[in-house]
Amino acid sequence: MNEIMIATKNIGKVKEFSDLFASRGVKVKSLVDFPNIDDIEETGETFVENAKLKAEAIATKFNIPVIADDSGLSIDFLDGRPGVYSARYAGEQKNDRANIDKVLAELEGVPTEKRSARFHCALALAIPDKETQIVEGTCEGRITEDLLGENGFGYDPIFLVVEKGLTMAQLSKDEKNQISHRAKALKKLDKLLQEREEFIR
Ligand SMILES: O=P(O)(O)OP(=O)(O)OP(=O)(O)OC[C@H]1O[C@@H](n2cnc3c(O)ncnc32)[C@H](O)[C@@H]1O
Ligand SMILES: [Mg+2]
Repeated sequence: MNEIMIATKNIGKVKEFSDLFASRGVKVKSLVDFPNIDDIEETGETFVENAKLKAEAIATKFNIPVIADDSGLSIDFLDGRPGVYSARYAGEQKNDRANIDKVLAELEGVPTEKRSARFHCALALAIPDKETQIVEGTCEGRITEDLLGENGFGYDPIFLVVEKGLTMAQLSKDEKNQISHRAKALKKLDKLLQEREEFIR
């Protein structure tokens, strides 16, 4: 594989995948270059289901291998919300800042020890005429009371990586790419691809 299509229009994800795949010598393409393709409806109840349906829809459309990422934030105090609704938590317009404000409002007054949360990432690799492969990664943390940091995207400014004492948005991209849910899932995909040489072209 020297080029892979990521079935997303999320620029934050595209940047991370470009960096993660650069070290593997693989060039990343994405749906950012195909603005006319409508968003695939995320009708699944899990990250895995949504990753699978996004990857398979785009692999079929382009007839090439495709990776899709379905990811999000699960907060224990909110019974796992926003979960699969992370992108649209504060409404259909997918506004990161509005999503963060909603989470912070829901956690107002909740003490530190009850603010535990984790990022999830499900990756699906769909190759035309082959069985779709799925891997997952998680990253544990805690929701802060205020936004901190400018890097990353989405909920990164309110996600404290406890062992570093910094939010995900205060980490450099290389630091995030060593510990993130996405990086962990991609490492598992690497392993799976090595075990199944048939997938490597
Ligand atoms: O479906 P695609 O087109 O890939 O793009 P999307 O933005 O809609 O992506 P998801 O449906 O997977 O929703 C994931 C949301 O979870 C959040 N998220 C995922 N990974 C994250 C990360 O590494 N850091 C911060 N927030 C993240 C972010 O708000 C995303 O919009
Ligand atoms: Mg989405």
